[in-house]
Amino acid sequence: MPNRSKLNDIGVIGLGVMGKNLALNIVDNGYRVSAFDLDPVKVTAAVAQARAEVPGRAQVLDGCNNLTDMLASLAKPRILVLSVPAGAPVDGVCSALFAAGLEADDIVIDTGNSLWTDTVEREQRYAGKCVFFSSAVSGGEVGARFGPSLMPSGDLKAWQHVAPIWKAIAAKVDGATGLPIERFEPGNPVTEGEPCTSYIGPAGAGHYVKMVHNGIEYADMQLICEAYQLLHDGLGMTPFAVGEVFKGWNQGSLNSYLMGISAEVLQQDDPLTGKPLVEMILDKAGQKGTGLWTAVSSLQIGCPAPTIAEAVYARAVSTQKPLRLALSQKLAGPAGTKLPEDEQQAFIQALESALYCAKVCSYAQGFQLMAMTAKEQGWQLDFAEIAKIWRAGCIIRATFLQSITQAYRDNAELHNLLMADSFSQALSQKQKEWRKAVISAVSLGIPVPCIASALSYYDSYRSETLPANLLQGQRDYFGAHSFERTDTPAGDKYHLNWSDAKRELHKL
Ligand SMILES: NC(=O)C1=CN([C@@H]2O[C@H](COP(=O)(O)OP(=O)(O)OC[C@H]3O[C@@H](n4cnc5c(N)ncnc54)[C@H](OP(=O)(O)O)[C@@H]3O)[C@@H](O)[C@H]2O)C=CC1
Ligand SMILES: O=C(CO)[C@H](O)[C@H](O)COP(=O)(O)O
Repeated sequence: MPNRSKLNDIGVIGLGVMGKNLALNIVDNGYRVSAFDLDPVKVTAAVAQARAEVPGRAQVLDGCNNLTDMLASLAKPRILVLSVPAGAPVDGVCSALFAAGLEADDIVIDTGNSLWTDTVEREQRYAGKCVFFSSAVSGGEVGARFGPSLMPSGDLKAWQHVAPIWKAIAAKVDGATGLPIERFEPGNPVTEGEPCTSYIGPAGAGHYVKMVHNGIEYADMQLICEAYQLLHDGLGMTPFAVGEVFKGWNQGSLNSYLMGISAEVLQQDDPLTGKPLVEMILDKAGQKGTGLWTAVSSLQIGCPAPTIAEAVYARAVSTQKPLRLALSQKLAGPAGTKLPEDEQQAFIQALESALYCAKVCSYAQGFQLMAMTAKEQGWQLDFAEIAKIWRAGCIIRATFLQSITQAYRDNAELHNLLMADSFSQALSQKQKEWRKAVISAVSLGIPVPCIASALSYYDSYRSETLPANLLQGQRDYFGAHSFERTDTPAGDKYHLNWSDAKRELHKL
């Protein structure tokens, strides 16, 4: 309910890429916003932008000189949005807020990409000093400005205060089609449709879900990059031509925001040289940590997520440019480096299938990881709802998320997305082409860590028997670690006395 008093409705602290745009989005939706940044120039710029974007609008973005002024400008309980880098800056701002007079029932919302365990710990540590709430955000600059996907979690009473604002500023989808409703117009926010925000669960749950979103994002991006390298190096296509292929794929089951922007990046010329910009961008990938955290979490809890982990490794390999340059001169590869012309069209088709299948596997890994962690933490995550709020606003938005929403609506207890008929049938039907694409990549000597690891994931899960029987034998041989038998009840342990000539079997 906007304009509940002369005091402002909400304060935003940190006016960087995300904070400034969230503040402008909140203003667009009729709320009165106070804004603060350590850098006064950013405060002035945000206020000026709010004025310039919608001339004649009553000024409702108030710049604050310090946190004391900000607290004085807000209605109680105060709602304060933090948009600062994860880690120490979050605690630094909280300490500054306490010193400035923050009260116990004031709500502090951390919207950064914080480590979920830090959020759990902060909620406890700050209890009695403020209500520490969190809401992970996805959507980048444009999402923050015109409608992000928001993943709030923590105190339920705090959520009741925050929910109207969050539902107003979130991205919207058409409930019937599941497609985003987009209007990138300052002062004219999308008010119709289903908002891409939903209460996720207790403290930490929202940041965990966003972390897995980013892990999937890493895999999605790397998969597209592998397809680019295959088409560019394996078929000799120009970046522009690969962009055309991606545009075509973006009309089908591979439709996604990331596919769309990849086509645009590939078709952009370098303003300095006129060459394709992508060829002028150094091939060293950065990362801020969320993909790595996802991979670590999967290893810790024992949830296979090889495609996500490979995407993190791929970024790591990319940064080792000097070693790659040295080894490119030392290590042999296959003789033929291009696919014959008459095989190229079929290959492009096979690659589309491969990409789709690998993408399904990476989402299956992410959702299973969330399910296992939710069980461990006692969170009741609603996976249909999570897929639903990722349909628009966020970086991994894709039409395909509508099918995931449906799969979890049909069966909320789904162990793995590969168990859903819609996906098991699609992958069974496309797996032949997936294999063809991987075989070609291997023959050409082009690395496809995500496409190939996803295929191994698929093959592992469809294997009734894996060679872990031999592995258990090895463990028992060198360390007397024991094994279970196939013909006795689960849990019964055996050890063979390997070092003894008689090799007697003992039931433990
Ligand atoms: N960019 C993106 O696409 C997304 C980012 N995020 C997350 O949102 C958060 C903000 O990201 P983004 O806007 O991109 O980052 P920016 O670097 O653009 O902005 C960060 C802001 O935080 C302020 N800041 C930094 N350190 C401190 C500190 N110790 N105390 C107070 N303020 C501080 C900066 O102030 P100043 O520099 O003026 O001193 C700046 O205004 C991060 O956690 C990020 O991971 C989440 C989703 C998407
Ligand atoms: O959270 C995000 C989008 O969802 C951010 O863009 C994130 O910072 C991207 O991660 P990285 O810098 O590690 O690629």
